[in-house]
Amino acid sequence: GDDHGSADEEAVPFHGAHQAGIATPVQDRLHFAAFDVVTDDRDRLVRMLKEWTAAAAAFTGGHPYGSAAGGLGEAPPDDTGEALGLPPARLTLTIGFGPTLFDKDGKDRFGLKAKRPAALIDLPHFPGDNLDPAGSGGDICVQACADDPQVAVHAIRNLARIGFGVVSVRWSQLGFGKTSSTTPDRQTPRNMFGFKDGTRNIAGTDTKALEEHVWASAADGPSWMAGGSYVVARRIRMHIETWDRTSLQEQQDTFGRTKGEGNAYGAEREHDPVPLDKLPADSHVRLAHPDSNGGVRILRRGYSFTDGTDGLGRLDAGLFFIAYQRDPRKQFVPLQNRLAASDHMNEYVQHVGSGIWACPPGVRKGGYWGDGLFS
Ligand SMILES: C=CC1=C(C)c2cc3[nH]c(cc4nc(cc5[nH]c(cc1n2)c(C)c5CCC(=O)O)C(CCC(=O)O)=C4C)c(C)c3C=C
Ligand SMILES: [Fe+2]
Repeated sequence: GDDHGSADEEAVPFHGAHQAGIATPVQDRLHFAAFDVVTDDRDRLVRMLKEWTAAAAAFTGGHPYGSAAGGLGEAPPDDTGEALGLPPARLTLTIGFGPTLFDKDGKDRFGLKAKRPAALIDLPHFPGDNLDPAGSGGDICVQACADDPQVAVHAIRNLARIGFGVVSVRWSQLGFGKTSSTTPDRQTPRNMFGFKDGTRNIAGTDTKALEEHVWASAADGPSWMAGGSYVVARRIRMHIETWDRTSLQEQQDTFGRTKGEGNAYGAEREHDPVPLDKLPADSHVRLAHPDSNGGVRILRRGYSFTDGTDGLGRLDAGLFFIAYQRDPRKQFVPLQNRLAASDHMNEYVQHVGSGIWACPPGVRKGGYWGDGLFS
């Protein structure tokens, strides 16, 4: 095939200093899963994480975990098989540990309480939140991203299967049409409002910005998180029927950018600097811009979703917002406080799911997911 086609089928290295799936160019599809740990047995949890790591290395390399079609006729195959023959599709699997793994209603199930990072806070309630507890939280998250949905779904399904008796899926979210570019050289994708999304995101190649805003450092503490990052996910329902009856002027005023080119008000082209004073005071871009927030930036990696209809004749659609950062206390929380208080866009959106997890650094060869935490 051509260069583009083969690039989309490549394998993304699993091992490294940082987990893949954060600074990695955003793939087309998402399957994000939040798990609850259903045992109090620390050794069983560690054994599962070792198995998960081996499976994740196999899946991201385009291989099944164990045998998918051979083996004993009397037993189910090791691997469920639906990814057999498919290319790796740039699959990345990124793990995170939630607050409840360290402390669940005051209970320290796994002896990890003293290792909980201060930055792994319980997120506060934000004005306008309408969170469904069953679609929020989770002891462990796994973000699967790939250019083929079957590859991402296969990975989550098989991790859940391997984890039987140790973890169960609390909730999961499929996503399509990546809504944030981390590759500024490519065309910026559009969200369900029809606007370019990711114009001023942190580029995955911008090592300086990644060090400053995304990767936790050794000095930040705890040491097991050095080179890791914190992810906040929000399921944000978008009231697209209301939006679709809204005038172009009102739509553009909501963001402070035009719909076609995506230029900020007062600027010519999409990537021109944003003259903040030319944007409406309550516009999303003006409120979210680093100059309105003491220089705060986040790495956005969200996806659109449409999960059928809501029984009231409306599409259950929106943005599954995913943001990586070095410290949510200094980044997501103040940003979201400002947006929740004043964003014009609040007329059209509602946050219905939420989670926060500490994503450890990358796995070294011979290591396993979370080895720094459990050692
Ligand atoms: C708490 C952080 C943010 C939430 C939640 C959020 C939700 C959200 N955003 C859009 C659409 C757009 N966002 C854009 C820019 C933008 N958004 C945030 C933060 C949150 N967004 C930031 C930090 C920025 C960048 C600001 C800047 O530096 O200029 C844009 C403009 C294009 C772009 O730069 O990406 C759009 C469009 C939706 C639809 C949404 C929830 C449903
Ligand atoms: Fe935004």
